[in-house]
Amino acid sequence: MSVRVCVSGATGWTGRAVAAAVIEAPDLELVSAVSRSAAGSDLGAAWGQDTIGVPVHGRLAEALDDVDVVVDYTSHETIRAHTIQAIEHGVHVVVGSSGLSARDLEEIDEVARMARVGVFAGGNFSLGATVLTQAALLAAQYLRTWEIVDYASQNKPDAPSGTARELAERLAEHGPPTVDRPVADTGGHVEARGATVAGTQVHSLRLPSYELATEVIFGGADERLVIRHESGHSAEKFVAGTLHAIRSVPGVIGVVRGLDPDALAQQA
Ligand SMILES: NC(=O)C1=CN([C@@H]2O[C@H](COP(=O)(O)OP(=O)(O)OC[C@H]3O[C@@H](n4cnc5c(N)ncnc54)[C@H](O)[C@@H]3O)[C@@H](O)[C@H]2O)C=CC1
Ligand SMILES: O=C(O)C1=N[C@H](C(=O)O)C[C@H](O)C1
Repeated sequence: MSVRVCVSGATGWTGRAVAAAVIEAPDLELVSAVSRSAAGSDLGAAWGQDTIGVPVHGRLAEALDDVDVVVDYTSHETIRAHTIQAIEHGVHVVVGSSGLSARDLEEIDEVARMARVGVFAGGNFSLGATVLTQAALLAAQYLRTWEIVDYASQNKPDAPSGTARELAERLAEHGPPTVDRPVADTGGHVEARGATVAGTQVHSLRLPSYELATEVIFGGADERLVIRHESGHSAEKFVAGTLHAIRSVPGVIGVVRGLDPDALAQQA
């Protein structure tokens, strides 16, 4: 039996690519979509193409009937409320949108376990970013000092990126980085040292020409290790990881965070 999917944010940059891939996948069925600007129309028509029989709703709550999994690529402002709404409706959730903190995910985990629903949250569903996280987790076992630089376009509305936030929070699994001079003891403008996310300093740059790049720099004695992921301008790189999450999440109860690179490499 196919997994019945709703894509929220289906006329956006990432949601459109994901919805198109769901339509193509033989084991998945796109049963509804959410887009405020195209509410009331058919998704194919909303994309400027032939109709495809997928209704577009203006609000997620209207789109959840007969859905197994909702995939959300809307915004940091709505992701928390959308996730809770879906869980309360008994629908599994793939969280693509950035903006949820580790604390948010702990709270969501509690609600999801009560409802016996799965939530698959990925700060970045691309293969390269998944490998970045794995490489950084390995490095953190040996090099105990690190900071993160998060580069994105000047239009990205949130900071830090979901990619940088998840990386900082995953690195916290190895304990906080060692710090010689506490950030709070910095003279001058202490904000210049960035935001502290789960014990890691994160520096977010927002400049024209970037899509997204994430760099984690480990400092050792008289050496540095720099691990950097660079994103191009198409949303295709997020599709395989998102489809993997859609297929996995019905077998999950509570929150699962981040992709397994081996599972993703097999799918890519
Ligand atoms: N986890 C990952 O791998 C990735 C995460 N993202 C995240 O996904 C989110 C969306 O990113 P993009 O696709 O670049 O954005 P986008 O702006 O191109 O698309 C978002 C769409 O959602 C719609 N939307 C916003 N709020 C809504 C609401 N309350 N109800 C219904 N529709 C709503 C917007 O109108 C827009 O059509 C961002 O938070 C971004 O950081 C983006 C790419 C990859
Ligand atoms: O806002 C975006 O566009 C993106 N956001 C993601 C994030 O916050 O990490 C990932 C991405 O490459 C695009």
